[in-house]
Amino acid sequence: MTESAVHPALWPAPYASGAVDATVTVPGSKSVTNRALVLAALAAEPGWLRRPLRSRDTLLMAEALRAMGVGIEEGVGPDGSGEAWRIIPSGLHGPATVDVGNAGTVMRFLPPVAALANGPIRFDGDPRSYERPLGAVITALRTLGARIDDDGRGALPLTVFGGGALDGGVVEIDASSSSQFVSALLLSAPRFNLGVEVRHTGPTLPSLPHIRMTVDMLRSIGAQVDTPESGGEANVWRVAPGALLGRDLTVEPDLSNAQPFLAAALITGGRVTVPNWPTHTTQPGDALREIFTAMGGTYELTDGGLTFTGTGTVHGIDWDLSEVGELTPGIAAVAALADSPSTLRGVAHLRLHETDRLAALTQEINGLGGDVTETADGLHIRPRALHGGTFHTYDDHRMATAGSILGLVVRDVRIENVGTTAKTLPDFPQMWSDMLAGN
Ligand SMILES: O=C(O)C1=C[C@@H](OP(=O)(O)O)[C@@H](O)[C@H](O)C1
Ligand SMILES: C=C(OP(=O)(O)O)C(=O)O
Repeated sequence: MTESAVHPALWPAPYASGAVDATVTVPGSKSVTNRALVLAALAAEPGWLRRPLRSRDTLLMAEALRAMGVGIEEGVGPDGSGEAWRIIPSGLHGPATVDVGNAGTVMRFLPPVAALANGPIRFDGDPRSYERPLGAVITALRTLGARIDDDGRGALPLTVFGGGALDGGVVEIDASSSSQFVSALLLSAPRFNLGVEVRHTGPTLPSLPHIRMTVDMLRSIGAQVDTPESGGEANVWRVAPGALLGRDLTVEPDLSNAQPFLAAALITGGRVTVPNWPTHTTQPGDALREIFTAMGGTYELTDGGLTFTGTGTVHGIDWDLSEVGELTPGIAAVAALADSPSTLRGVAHLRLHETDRLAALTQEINGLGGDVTETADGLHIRPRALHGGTFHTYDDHRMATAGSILGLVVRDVRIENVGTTAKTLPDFPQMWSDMLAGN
């Protein structure tokens, strides 16, 4: 009997018998969808969100906002095209319970929203959510006037006793373990009485494009934001108090979720087109054009989308991934198949993601015969011939997609709990099969 028959949660990763050639329509961005939901919930008037991502993380965000009184209704959008959510803000209130799952965006972005609500809002989530850092947000919110009960560990579970308003003001925060701390405080700040001045005091700051995404989205609905990039002080962001407009926003495809499909083109010497690739974006996944080109592919960005073409030969890279940390698992998988070693740097904070991603990638790639070592802030990957085996995923969607990339060119790779991809890409197994079928 095969191991996958004994253990139904083992998914035989499809093997590519040749070069892939497919067009893959990628669903909406998790990061844009969850920011848009929060901002629309805080706005002074109803708004529309078109082509929202519907995945575990975004449905948890929508459910949490509904629990606090926000209307989120299914609709077809004002021009009659595309699926959409109509978001109707209302007086935020408790009592309510928020299940954050293991969504960093939900566990970090919503406590400030809860502080603006009237009544107690209880936050709980998956076991891993208890281990992910939140203390800096809790302390900052207390400094800004919020009342929060937690167990003193600086993590979930906790209860925010919303007072219906928050003073706001100046706050120092060490966001070296997650950019989401800064984004969390900025997103709700237009509704704080004094707005906010966030001063990051830590040694490093990961995922800067995600902070730019927060700032851009705030500005696009009428908030006034000063940033280091707009001539302000380094590591200081200011948001003025003010009303937010209701908007009609179409969500871009999730470029980080496009990664496994582009990787498939790169490692099989094939070609994959992702329609609707934005020409301007704050999504970190846009950096894949440069990174995967350095690893041996070529791309063309046209009105039809991004077409990525590989030769089947992959080169190692030495790269600082601090701005684009969420791309690390997929890059590590590709690097394990390269013709030279790779060093991936600047991503120590990945130890605090869905799982300890540096440990998990090391363990699982080595489990297939690879030679990966952890460094203080990343991975060193020396490619070796790999063999089949079980690729454990630790409830991490990006581990599941990383293992699937390897399974394209290594026979008999079995992915444990591929369903964990539902966090941000529920249709992944079907999309992967469709890609191989050339659809
Ligand atoms: O704000 C966001 O939407 C995100 C910020 C990043 O978090 P970290 O700064 O914690 O890496 C990123 O890894 C995560 O997937 C999404
Ligand atoms: C780090 C990630 O997610 P989260 O939003 O839960 O932090 C991720 O999607 O890679």
